[in-house]
Amino acid sequence: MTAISIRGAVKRFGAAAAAAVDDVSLEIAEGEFVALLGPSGCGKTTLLRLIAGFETLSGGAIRFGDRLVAGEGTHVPPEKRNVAIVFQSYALWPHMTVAENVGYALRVRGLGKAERARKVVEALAAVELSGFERRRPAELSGGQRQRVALARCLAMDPDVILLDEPLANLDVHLRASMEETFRAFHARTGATMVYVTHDQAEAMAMADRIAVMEKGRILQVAAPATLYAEPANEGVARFVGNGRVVDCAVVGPAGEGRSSIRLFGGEALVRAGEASPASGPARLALKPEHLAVGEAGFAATIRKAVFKGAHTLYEIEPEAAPGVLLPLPSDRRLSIGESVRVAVGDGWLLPASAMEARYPAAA
Ligand SMILES: Nc1ncnc2c1ncn2[C@@H]1O[C@H](COP(=O)(O)OP(=O)(O)OP(=O)(O)O)[C@@H](O)[C@H]1O
Repeated sequence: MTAISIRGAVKRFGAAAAAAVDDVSLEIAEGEFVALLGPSGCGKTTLLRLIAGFETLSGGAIRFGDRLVAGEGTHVPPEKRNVAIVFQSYALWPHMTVAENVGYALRVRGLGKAERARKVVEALAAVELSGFERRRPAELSGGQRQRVALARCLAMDPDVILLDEPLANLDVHLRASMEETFRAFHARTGATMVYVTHDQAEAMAMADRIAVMEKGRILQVAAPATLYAEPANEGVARFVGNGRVVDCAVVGPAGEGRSSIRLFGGEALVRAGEASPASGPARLALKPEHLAVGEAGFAATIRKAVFKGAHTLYEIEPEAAPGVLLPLPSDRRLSIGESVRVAVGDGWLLPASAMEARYPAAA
């Protein structure tokens, strides 16, 4: 177990104009499970590879505990960092049994037979694969193979475990059960884990904290519930939970962390933080479940309907804001083109800094 400190990390590939990792700072506590979340190309794999030591830093520094592993003229090679890495392709040896796969690196390390056997048994127990020692990879399901890969990394007693989209190749049902396996694995080992994914449900289900990345930068680092309920900026508000961001006007504080606002010609009470604007123009982050079709509220037209089973996900266009489309789940049957009233039950006023980003001060 070890803490990871990333300070001002920069990675440029060749003469590319934009840095793949652009001034990233992140403190990961000992035993913490942090997910790096973001769209394809945002730099999460590059950041993971910098932590592992497969890439050299162009700027900044990375420390494991007090030990400088990268930057400031130092580059500790991957094999000297005591990190284990789990990829989406499990890379098991097909001709070896499960036990041999898990024990292989221990043999290379020169561990004696008895100790090797003990570690293999322990690691397989941790991923609930006791009894599978003599099978070969071809005789396992995808999820079982991924668990062997996990056991293989666990057997190495790594300080840090890095996971790069380890569930990307598995089907939906298997992914859910593997999320459970990862959580149990983390609880059991207490290892510091960094998990790269573009799947927010996966990140939400497992991580202690999530770092949302965009264009090589970290937009926000927070616990999943905070990220969902109180996004710090427009990027996170949109990326997480199918959110939308709209213009509104703050009328004033309404007590208990709420503010009264005017939105699409109607009024609503929404959540506000210390950094949210206290009055005047503001940006409001809405999640689909914050809107409901009712008797009162702003006027809108149903533009689209997608049947989702338990409910239908509608797309509505406020009459006061043509061109703005908002998702709204409902179990009512509504027709395209129908006029409805939409009540705003909740929402989050983005910090005033999000306004500055949108309307930069004139130079
Ligand atoms: N070896 C490389 N040489 C040049 N450019 C690279 C290299 N590796 C990554 N990049 C570029 O750096 C940026 C970040 O890539 P990275 O793989 O870190 O993104 P990602 O968020 O992990 O994406 P994905 O989810 O698609 O894997 C991209 O623009 C990518 O093209």
